[in-house]
Amino acid sequence: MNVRGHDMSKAGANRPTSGYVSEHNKLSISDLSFAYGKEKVLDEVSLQINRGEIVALIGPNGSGKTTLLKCANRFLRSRHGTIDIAGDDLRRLRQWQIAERVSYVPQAADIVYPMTVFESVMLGLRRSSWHYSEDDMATVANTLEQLGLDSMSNKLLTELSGGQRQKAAIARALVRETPFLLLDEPTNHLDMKHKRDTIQILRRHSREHNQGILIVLHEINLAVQLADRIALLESGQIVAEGQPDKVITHDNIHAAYAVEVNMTRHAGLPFVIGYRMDDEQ
Ligand SMILES: Nc1ncnc2c1ncn2[C@@H]1O[C@H](COP(=O)(O)OP(=O)(O)OP(=O)(O)O)[C@@H](O)[C@H]1O
Repeated sequence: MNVRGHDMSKAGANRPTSGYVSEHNKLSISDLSFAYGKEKVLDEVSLQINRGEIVALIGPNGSGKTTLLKCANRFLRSRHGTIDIAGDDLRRLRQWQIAERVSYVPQAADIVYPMTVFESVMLGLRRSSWHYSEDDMATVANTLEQLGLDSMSNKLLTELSGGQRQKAAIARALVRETPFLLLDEPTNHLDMKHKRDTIQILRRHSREHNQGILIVLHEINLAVQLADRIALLESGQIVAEGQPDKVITHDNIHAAYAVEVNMTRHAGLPFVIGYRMDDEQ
């Protein structure tokens, strides 16, 4: 599959998806369980994200995807299981140390402040003073351009559409250049072109900055095109995990989502081409 000269079939071909990876180059979730009160939402989840690799997390509504991302960022604290980031137990790290290692783009960037797009992305740079170098300004301008936001850099966040706001949140996370990036449905407000552009930017960013990305997606085909590995979460458990071919099968989708789908293959990858309706033979 060719997307503007980028051969998606080779996606991840030169990425480290197996073999030895140093502790310092991975975010490792082991036997993680989490409950909201008595409602158990994550049940002994184990998942590893290596630097330079993109892992898509898919699964039905309410299966625990957002909760998993929030635990990986210590927004939520789990007492069962461990999360190691770049070789250190998350529980031993202070919040600023976590922020140096992980960026998080939440599902809905509903809380917006009356600052310009440019200013909001500058904040992502996390400088200790208000002094920004020319390189800083160029990084922000370049990231905004890549995301097609350059023409609105002086607009207030409050004046943006849902999709534009979503892209501003992605830009803010990208300029931080942390080793790991957690994204919760970052493309759900984006049109087709901006989805395509965003996945290309994420791929490039992951490769150029050796960044490990864990991304929650509802669109299975987008996950197939973007990710080196896919993890399928169902009722708080990872029921399938691996390269798209291994995870995106008719049976796995039927078991997790309770829908029959039609599938095809393109450029060596599995794609869902539609749902089977109840009255279809
Ligand atoms: N703050 C909360 N308090 C209590 N229960 C919660 C809270 N947040 C989420 N839940 C419950 O935890 C379960 C998992 O929610 P979560 O948001 O992690 O799922 P998800 O897979 O991200 O869902 P979606 O695809 O709909 O975004 C759901 O049953 C939800 O109702």
